Amino acid sequence: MSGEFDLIRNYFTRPASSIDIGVGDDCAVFAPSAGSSLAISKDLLLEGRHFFSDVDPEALGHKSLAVNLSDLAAMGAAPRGCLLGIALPQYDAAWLEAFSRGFNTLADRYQCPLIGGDTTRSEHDIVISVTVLGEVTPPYLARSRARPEDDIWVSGTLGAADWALNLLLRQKAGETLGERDTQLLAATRSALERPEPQVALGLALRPLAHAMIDISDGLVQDLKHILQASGVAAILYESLMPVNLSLPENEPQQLRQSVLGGGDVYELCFTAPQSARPALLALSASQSVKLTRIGMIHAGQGLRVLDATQQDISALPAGFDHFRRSRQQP
Ligand SMILES: Nc1ncnc2c1ncn2[C@@H]1O[C@H](COP(=O)(O)OP(=O)(O)OP(=O)(O)O)[C@@H](O)[C@H]1O
Ligand SMILES: Cc1ncc(C[n+]2csc(CCOP(=O)(O)O)c2C)c(N)n1
Ligand SMILES: [Mg+2]
Repeated sequence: MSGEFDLIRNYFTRPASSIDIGVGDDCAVFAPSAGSSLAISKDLLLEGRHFFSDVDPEALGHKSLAVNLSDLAAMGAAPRGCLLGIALPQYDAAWLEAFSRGFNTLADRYQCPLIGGDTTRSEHDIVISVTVLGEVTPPYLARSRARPEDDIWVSGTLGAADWALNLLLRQKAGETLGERDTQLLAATRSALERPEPQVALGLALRPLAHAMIDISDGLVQDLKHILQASGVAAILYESLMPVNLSLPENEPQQLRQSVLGGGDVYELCFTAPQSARPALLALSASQSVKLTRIGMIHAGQGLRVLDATQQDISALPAGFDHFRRSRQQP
């Protein structure tokens, strides 16, 4: 049994009691909860661009959904269901078993059942397109809602995923990593390959935060989307950054690049009024999630980042851009 429809039945058909019609019909059908609006987002993952060909397929299944759930989290939306478009060069049962396990386990954890999709054969590469559907009620945590005097916060830690990516790129280029780098890769790899979407945090921030974004392309670049959408300026302090504790301190330039410019973070960056500080600290404790105040919004335009000596960092690290040439893009 190795045809297209067996593939869908074997790996991607699961009961979903929360919807009326799921995988197997022309459309999925479900009723949004009364009073809620739909929140919808899509992210593509391409072999060679978003993941290496030899990545653990279970981790890839996890990440394909995680990066999408992260977009729902950034909108303060509750997951409701997802669609999976997948193009594969061959029917590889072991690969599909692992990929679907990673995907479905995360879907179960966030009550975000797979309700449909599309499956085709590709000539060469694996292409994955996931769409998530969520539910949200006002006030929406839109990128345009930052206000002067807001604090800027970030969840979790920064830099690990980018550090792992750099080490893997060096390995793929033929380098044999030394003992220290091998240990560093072991410590940072899960940040790159198995990011945990901050869904519960996103929901809890709805009454507290103003504007929010999830960090996929890099802190500096993604925060700039909030600044532009809100018509405001910001100042960040490098010394306040929640640097991942695995990262070495003896490579300050690389550290700055990974912390301020590194992508694949999938933590939340948000602005909130100063009056929300006590509630945010209480939330951090009750959800056991690290929340760090890293700067401030003010009137005007542009982003300044001050180093530990309070000097402006003149050349801010660039984030990820699919159509700009950079060291991150092979
Ligand atoms: N081809 C497209 N057609 C229509 N809208 C698009 C297209 N590509 C992106 N968008 C929209 O543009 C906006 C920015 O997209 P982008 O993918 O940069 O955001 P993001 O999902 O937050 O970032 P990332 O993809 O890095 O997670 C989103 O509203 C997205 O839906
Ligand atoms: C093999 C390989 N090369 C590079 C990267 C880094 N990377 C790719 S896309 C992206 C931004 C988010 O994607 P998008 O903007 O498409 O949502 C980043 C940081 C990676 N993870 N794997
Ligand atoms: Mg996107």
